[in-house]
Amino acid sequence: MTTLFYNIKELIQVEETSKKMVSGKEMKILPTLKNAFLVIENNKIKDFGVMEHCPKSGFNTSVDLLNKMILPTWCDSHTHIVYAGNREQEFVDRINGKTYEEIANNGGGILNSAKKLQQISEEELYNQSAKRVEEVMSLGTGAIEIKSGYGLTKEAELKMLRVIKKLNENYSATIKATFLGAHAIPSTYKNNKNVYLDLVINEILPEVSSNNLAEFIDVFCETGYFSVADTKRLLKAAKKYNLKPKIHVNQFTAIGGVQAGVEFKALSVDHLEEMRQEDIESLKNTNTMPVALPSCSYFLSIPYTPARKIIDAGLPLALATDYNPGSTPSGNMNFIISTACIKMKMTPEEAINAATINGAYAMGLENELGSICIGKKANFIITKEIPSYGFIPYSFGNNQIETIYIEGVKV
Ligand SMILES: N=CN[C@@H](CCC(=O)O)C(=O)O
Ligand SMILES: [Zn+2]
Repeated sequence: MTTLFYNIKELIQVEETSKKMVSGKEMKILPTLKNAFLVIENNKIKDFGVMEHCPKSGFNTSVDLLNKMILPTWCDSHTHIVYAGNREQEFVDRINGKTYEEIANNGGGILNSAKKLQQISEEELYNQSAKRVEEVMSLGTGAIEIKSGYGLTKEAELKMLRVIKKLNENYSATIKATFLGAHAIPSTYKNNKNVYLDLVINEILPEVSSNNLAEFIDVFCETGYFSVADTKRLLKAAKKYNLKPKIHVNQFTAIGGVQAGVEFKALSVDHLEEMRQEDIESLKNTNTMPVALPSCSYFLSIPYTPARKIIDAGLPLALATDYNPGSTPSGNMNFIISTACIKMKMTPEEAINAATINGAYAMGLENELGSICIGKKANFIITKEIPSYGFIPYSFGNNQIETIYIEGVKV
């Protein structure tokens, strides 16, 4: 099945040959073609170009896109969307003055979600999570990373990862799984953190690996959670199983997590709300992608990741949602790019690069997704009639998406 899309007002994020990522000043460049065409064959991009070179035949159907634009679907490289129930009460508690930390210290937070998840059946967990996958796909997300980490027992962590695997099998969006057993210290191990880490490393990790349930390893490297030494111990163990690190660092405190990530060749270091100059320096000349999660900053009223400092230092930056029940109960990548522009002073070009090609890199998907490139998956967004692509972040909170194609099929 071959489909031609023609009269595209602007075809955004085009590439002749697929690049790994964009960094520094390059992030201000968003390659586009005005008055363009795009041909897809089955689930792949077959051809694109300007209208003067538009093929006259060789396709089964054609779609006129007058005044509408096409851009790649969003690549959301950091989420926790497999979870049970919600934490709406904690939201109200925070409105009434409690802090995220106080709530967590009183058995709320991640432990609250773990309790709910341990009690729910695998089927029900799948059903709740599938709704969220459908929701984010309808908002233009075509690839998504999902973490475990609300199980915190062997049984419940494996349950989460099986649900992620099943979601990947049943949905056309590309889904990548990350094992985040070291997300919080369960209350039964409150004074025995090392015993819990032993369990994660010696009991759960081998099962995750032998059942092929995750490609990445994550840890919440943070004061009160897992130290830099714990992080290194876990990443060292995970290396034996070929799980690549993508880690939570510098959300509330800068304790050296970025350096630990770099040392273990992490694919990404995520959050980065608290960044020291030495943290920025340590990311230079590495293959580790810094990832910012602006809707977490918005929801928790914590600082935004210093995107300008990171990009102006010549580094790349990816944007992701962090969709989870505690710190970001939203998976809307359109809101993410608006917030990045408004609050982090990223230009629309930088934000779109960060949410497409750099997000793809942060999931190891840069050869398959993240741009309009021949041979890549036919995952793209058709906009409504809009004056320019900058209108997408500008018109924050409004929906500028008309149609979404994932693997060549209308969602
Ligand atoms: N910071 C660690 N984990 C999640 C939040 C977890 C939660 O509150 O449930 C995050 O990325 O923000
Ligand atoms: Zn997270």
